[in-house]
Amino acid sequence: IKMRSRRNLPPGPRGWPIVGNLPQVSGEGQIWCLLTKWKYEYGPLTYLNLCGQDVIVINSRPAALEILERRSAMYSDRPRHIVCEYLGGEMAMPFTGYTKTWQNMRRATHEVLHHQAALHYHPVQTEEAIILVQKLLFDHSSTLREKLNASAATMLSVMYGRKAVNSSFLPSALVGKSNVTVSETPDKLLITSDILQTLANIGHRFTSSVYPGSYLVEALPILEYLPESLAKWKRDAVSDRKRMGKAFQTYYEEALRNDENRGSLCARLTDTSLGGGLTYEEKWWTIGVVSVAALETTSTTLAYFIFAMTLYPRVQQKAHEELDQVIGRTQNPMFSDMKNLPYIRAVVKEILRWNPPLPVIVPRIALEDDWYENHFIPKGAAILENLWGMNYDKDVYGPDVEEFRPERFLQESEKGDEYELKPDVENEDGHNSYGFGRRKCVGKYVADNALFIGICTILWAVNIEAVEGKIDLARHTLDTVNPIPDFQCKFTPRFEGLDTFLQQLRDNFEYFKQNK
Ligand code: HEM
Repeated sequence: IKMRSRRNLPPGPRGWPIVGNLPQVSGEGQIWCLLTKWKYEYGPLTYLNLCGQDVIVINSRPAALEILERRSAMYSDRPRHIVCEYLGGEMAMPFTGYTKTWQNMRRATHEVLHHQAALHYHPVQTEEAIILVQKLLFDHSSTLREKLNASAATMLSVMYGRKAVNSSFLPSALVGKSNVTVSETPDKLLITSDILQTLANIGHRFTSSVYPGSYLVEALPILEYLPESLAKWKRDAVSDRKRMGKAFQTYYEEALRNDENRGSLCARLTDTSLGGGLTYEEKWWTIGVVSVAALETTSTTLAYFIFAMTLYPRVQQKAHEELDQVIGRTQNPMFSDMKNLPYIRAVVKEILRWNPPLPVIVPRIALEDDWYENHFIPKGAAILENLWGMNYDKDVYGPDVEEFRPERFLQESEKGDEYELKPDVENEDGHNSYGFGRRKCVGKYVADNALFIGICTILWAVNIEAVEGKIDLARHTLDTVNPIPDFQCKFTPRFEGLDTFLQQLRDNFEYFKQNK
């Protein structure tokens, strides 16, 4: 029966004997572009064979909803990635199997990140947005990427506590001179005294380890049994795991020492039943890895936003008009303004659609034989979510998917105001960039809020212009994250007296006062 069913595997590109489609995907820097090209040839599901491993790529939102959400019990586990496992994958929440440990980690992090919990971070996110604008305008000592990274580090104050974030243990989060450079050779993990740089490097170490075709041992699992002395990948992974664990443990213990009012996630995992079921080691890994997951996704998205503004002055101008009308110049944007800013909200949705920071994500595994429409999904198949392909679906978004066009989420308002969000995206993302099902991004509310207030405050305060020269988007690493290289652009204040106004706001911040 199995053989007969296999005749109904989804269509896909022809592969080679034994290695299958591996030569086509390995070494491909932007695998999502290739997968999206295939989507137009083969439809909602594409079948690939990577050295005997069945891979089903999901290319359409309806298929993702049916398979990953409606049948989520069968599709929430991860396939085994050998190198990732040696690195500590079973302790690193986005990579763990569908285990009791994952459940405990998910419960604990959900508790501090869900929709209502996310409201608590509005004040700190608003303050951080002002600090970011000040840096964009007046700090010439760090690069754009460093400033955005420092801003995205707001989440670290939730994880590790505000005082810890500003103590010597996290100096870069405070002063923004983080010198974040992602190590070019991701199999050599660089751990420095700078937490932002270290977390970014750890993130890349993990995501590049699961990139299809990155390690021979994944295709030839027999190599796993080589001793460490003969297998460099194993030696490096075992040593990196220890070093990551040590770094996470240091951050955790340092945070506990500093967090007097016990509000951080570290303190809550230690003091309350929230940490129930998690071992001491799992607690510091959870917090470390969630910080990794929060940091680069958010700062990459902000970087793409700034890049988009240099390319689309028309969009910037429309956003400025909306902000001038709704906010004016005597106050800064607040979360309470959100409902009156449909254009800005559409910009946030469009940036996540146009350049998702994770265009393809860590695969799931099919726990049973299954069928989708007339296609067979064999037990054990790796399920790859092609989020990029879903966001670039011409049937959903129109023929101009390559364009950055927030208007695709808007319609003319009945009340005669210019715009409102289309009803189907009022309470929905409108894009697919947070994934699907039980393992959908747990930080999505916090991320949406950080992006809204960050984008809103930047647009309210400054004009963004490209400087001479084209921004080179070429990628040099094989990775499932889609980073943007550091680039330069020009920021100018949009009104007189902005510098004094920003400083006044800042002097009144709780955050700032606490650190004096
Ligand atoms: C623009 C920002 C972000 C984007 C686009 C994003 C996207 C994603 C995606 C696509 C996944 C995988 C979902 C899947 O497997 O189907 C994920 C997982 C995850 N994200 Fe995010 N994320 C963002 C920000 C954040 C933030 C701010 C946090 C934490 C505060 C966070 C924490 C996590 C964690 C812990 C997971 C693993 C979930 C699990 O396996 O259960 N993310 N994210």
